[in-house]
Amino acid sequence: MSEINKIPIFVRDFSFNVKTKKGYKTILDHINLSIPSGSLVAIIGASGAGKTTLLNSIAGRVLGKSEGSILFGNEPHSNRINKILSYVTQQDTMHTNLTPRQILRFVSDLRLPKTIKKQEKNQIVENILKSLQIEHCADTIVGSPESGIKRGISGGEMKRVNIGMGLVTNPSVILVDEPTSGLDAQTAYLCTSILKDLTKDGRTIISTIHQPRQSIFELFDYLVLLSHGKLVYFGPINEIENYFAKMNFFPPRNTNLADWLIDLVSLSEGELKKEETINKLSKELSVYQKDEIQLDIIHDKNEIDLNEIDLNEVDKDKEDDLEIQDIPDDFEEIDLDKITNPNFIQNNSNGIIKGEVGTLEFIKSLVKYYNNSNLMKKTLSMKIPKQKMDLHLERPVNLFKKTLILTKRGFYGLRNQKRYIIQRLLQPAVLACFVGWIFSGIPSNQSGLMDRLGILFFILLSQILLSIMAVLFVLPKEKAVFLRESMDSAYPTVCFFISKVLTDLPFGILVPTIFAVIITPITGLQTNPKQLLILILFCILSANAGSGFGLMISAATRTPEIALTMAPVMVVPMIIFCGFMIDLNNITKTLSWIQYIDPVKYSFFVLVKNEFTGLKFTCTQSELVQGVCPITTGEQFLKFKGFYNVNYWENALFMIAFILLSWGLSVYFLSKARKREAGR
Ligand SMILES: Nc1ncnc2c1ncn2[C@@H]1O[C@H](COP(=O)(O)OP(=O)(O)OP(=O)(O)O)[C@@H](O)[C@H]1O
Repeated sequence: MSEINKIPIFVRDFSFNVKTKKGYKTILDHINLSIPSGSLVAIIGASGAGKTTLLNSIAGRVLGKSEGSILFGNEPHSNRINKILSYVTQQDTMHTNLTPRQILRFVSDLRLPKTIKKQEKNQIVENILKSLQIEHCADTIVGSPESGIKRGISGGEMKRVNIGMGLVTNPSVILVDEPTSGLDAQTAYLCTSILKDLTKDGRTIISTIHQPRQSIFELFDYLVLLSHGKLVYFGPINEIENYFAKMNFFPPRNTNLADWLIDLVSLSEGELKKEETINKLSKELSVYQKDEIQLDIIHDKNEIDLNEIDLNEVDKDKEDDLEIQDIPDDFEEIDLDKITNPNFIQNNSNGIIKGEVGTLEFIKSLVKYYNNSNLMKKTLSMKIPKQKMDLHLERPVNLFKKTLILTKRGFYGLRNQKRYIIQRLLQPAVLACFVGWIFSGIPSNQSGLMDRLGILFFILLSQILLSIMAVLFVLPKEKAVFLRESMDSAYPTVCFFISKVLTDLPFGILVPTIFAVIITPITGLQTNPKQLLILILFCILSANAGSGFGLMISAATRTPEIALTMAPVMVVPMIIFCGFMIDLNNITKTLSWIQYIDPVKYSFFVLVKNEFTGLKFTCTQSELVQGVCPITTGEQFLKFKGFYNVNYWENALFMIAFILLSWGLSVYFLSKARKREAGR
């Protein structure tokens, strides 16, 4: 098992801007942090303060205009760093049709080095289950009522599985987005204390956190307090009260410190309503910071022991360079116990900080004060190691093995969903019986000609629609897990996609086969083995063309709702241009090219030729034309309708090309989604 690398994190003069319609918007503004290895850091601030953006920036998961640097030891984010870093998302994104033990085992198979034996990997998983206290539900299917899988484990247990997924690789740096959201107080405390325990062997953990209870807040070592993208405080948790006391701000007795701090640095509603307030704040502070702060990245000339890095380690030379302004000497002496006014922060008249709480001026003043504080000096004085870290990295399993593991995971998920399997296999059987019943006993007279054509068209339509619908609803859930795992560099897009296709293949073969085998005898279609086999084969190709098409739409769209809206717009032309509803010779020239790329047409033509070849037709009295029966053989009908010269092999090849193209485009769109995700 890889060792923990003790990695301090340095954020230096980091700003992040995103492009909006009105130009660039500053989301993070000149942030400076020095986080020693082995610490648990909380990022707090009001909604929209920039907490997630800061966490994502550290994780290297933002796309936008950034300035400054974020260093792990002395290295910026890279693939190398990504291997020792783990990001635990706020959403508990996982395969809800697996059990926690299965989920963690598959993550361990995918992400741990190939040198680790299966038994050892399983032991790692068992240790995680134990340390996260989820052994009791390790074999219960996670569940997801909205996906039709019965709720299995609780929200708190799910959150711990989510954290566990990030622990399998024994990461040296863990970034956690809101680990306590949606949890009751007890479970939230448990989750945070688990994170605290994980820092004991040198891991660095940074977490955004929303309204933590006092007991939870106290588990953290350092606090990053943000207000509208600005750093208002970065320092030890146990120095917060003293720091704010110097500005004459005291939390009321028995108050939750985190809530109090967030209230203190939030803009009032009135200020927020002023549309340009935040942009103005950005511009003014940027100018101020450029003029008044000298931000240096200090490189230690010698190799230093990363374990010894401590925020209290101040470079004395730098200390002299920075001047603390406007802080009366006697503030150190304030006795916190004497302060009893609970509304103290409402009345700010100490003269150090300008403006009333909730105003722009007040926040500007707080930021200015922090920029001149000893804490800022300490941050900037912490030495960045000169030498590249010697990371303990091992090679993961190869891509072929990864694809096999992902496929196996897909089949495990299916095995856990027996009802889903039964439903998918019953669906074609029931539909075939019902439709077969409607079309049963097709006569062999002239009216039977069109009925026969109708049933063939319906067979194709049902295969395409059944397979598209199955994919449109299933892929989005798997896509979420794929995006999460690919952000962790667990596997490339193509591995995921091949495994997805392989997992769906049994349905892609069984569903059309069941449908064709049942409907053929009921309706009286030709049942000799050769013709039945061709019917089944083209049903299979059509079903896979349908699922390929569905995968492509799902991969290209962001939500199942959009995919569902897009699907009919694209499927309807395919149906119209297949040659059943309209004679293809009568289609206007500007649109007639569509028939050449329509897979339904290629399948339909084969099915018609296959069915009509060798058939004999009769006429009722009323169908005779001048005493003659117009169509007496299938071949006659095929010639009349333009189906006679169809080449089975050519059409099969076209279908295969269509399927391959839709798969290729799906991989392309998934890769694009992955890049988009990286920039969220
Ligand atoms: N890509 C983007 N384009 C435009 N604005 C963005 C973008 N990303 C973030 N923002 C804005 O930046 C601000 C900070 O967003 P962020 O999600 O980091 O805040 P947060 O503190 O995590 O908020 P919350 O607690 O509500 O999740 C918000 O006002 C948000 O609307």
